[in-house]
Amino acid sequence: MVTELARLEVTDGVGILRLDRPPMNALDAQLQTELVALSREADERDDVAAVVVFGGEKVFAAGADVKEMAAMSYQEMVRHATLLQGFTRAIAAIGKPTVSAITGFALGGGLEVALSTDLRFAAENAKVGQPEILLGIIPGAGGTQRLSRLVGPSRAKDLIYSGRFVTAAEAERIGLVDRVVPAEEVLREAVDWASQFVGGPALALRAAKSSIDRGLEVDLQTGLEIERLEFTGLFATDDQSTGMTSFVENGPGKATFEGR
Ligand SMILES: CCCCCCCCCCCCC[C@H](O)CC(=O)SCCNC(=O)CCNC(=O)[C@H](O)C(C)(C)COP(=O)(O)OP(=O)(O)OC[C@H]1O[C@@H](n2cnc3c(N)ncnc32)[C@H](O)[C@@H]1OP(=O)(O)O
Repeated sequence: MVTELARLEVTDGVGILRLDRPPMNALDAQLQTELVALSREADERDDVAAVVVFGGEKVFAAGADVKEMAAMSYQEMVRHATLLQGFTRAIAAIGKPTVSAITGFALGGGLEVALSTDLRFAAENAKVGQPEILLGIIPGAGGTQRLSRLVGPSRAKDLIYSGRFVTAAEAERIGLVDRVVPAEEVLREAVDWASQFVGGPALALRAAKSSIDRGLEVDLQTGLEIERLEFTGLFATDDQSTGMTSFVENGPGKATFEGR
């Protein structure tokens, strides 16, 4: 698929999923569709061990394209309901470590994109929020579900009810972002984090992500069963034999894996 508003840039095993729709990376239907395709590509490519989502030096994403949505009727939005959460579901479904590098603003659908990655690193001057309520709507790309699971229902309600923007410092304090660094360093920080997984046990990383994410959606006993199945399944992989043989023969931390 030829993409115009986003691209996947792969360097040394790290895929940067770059949003590029100036001036604010407003998420219109085309950009959402491109994010779905690029997320699937990142998931399928053997030369991508981990993914960084990045909107550029100035802004991560200011949300869904309000100008596009303003003209939509109830019937039209219902017809696009599959696309509604499609782009964040696709990002969340990448079976590899993912991190968002947030600059400027991550608002509405933009924060929902960042909530779909495993971690979030923010520039010191970044501001994030779910201001949909100010438009007479609510988050529609997973924000009510992922934000409340991440920071707790009370904090999620505060942010979604008020629509207020949160500074990077407060976001880190409440667990909405994982690291805060100078703006000029946020992409490098995210790429460095992602690079640690290059040459790692890709199937074990995929299994870890699946167990944690799916476990959050079920009761404890079912989650333990998911873990059991993922754990035992890894004993059918070359990575497991590589990793354990290396430990026995060379000691800890010396294994080099196929990485796919
Ligand atoms: C026909 C098929 C349609 C199919 C659709 C598919 C279904 C839709 C699925 C969507 C699901 C997502 C659901 C999501 O939860 C909903 C949202 O995200 S709603 C939007 C939430 N975001 C916001 O409310 C933020 C709005 N923006 C601002 O508050 C400010 O712009 C800012 C980000 C704080 C920056 O302020 P400033 O620095 O002052 O800059 P400007 O305001 O002047 O902005 C510059 C320029 O960008 C335009 N712009 C900014 N944000 C958006 C936006 N979200 N959508 C569209 N355009 C935006 C702004 O209008 C300016 O444009 P200009 O005036 O220069 O032309």
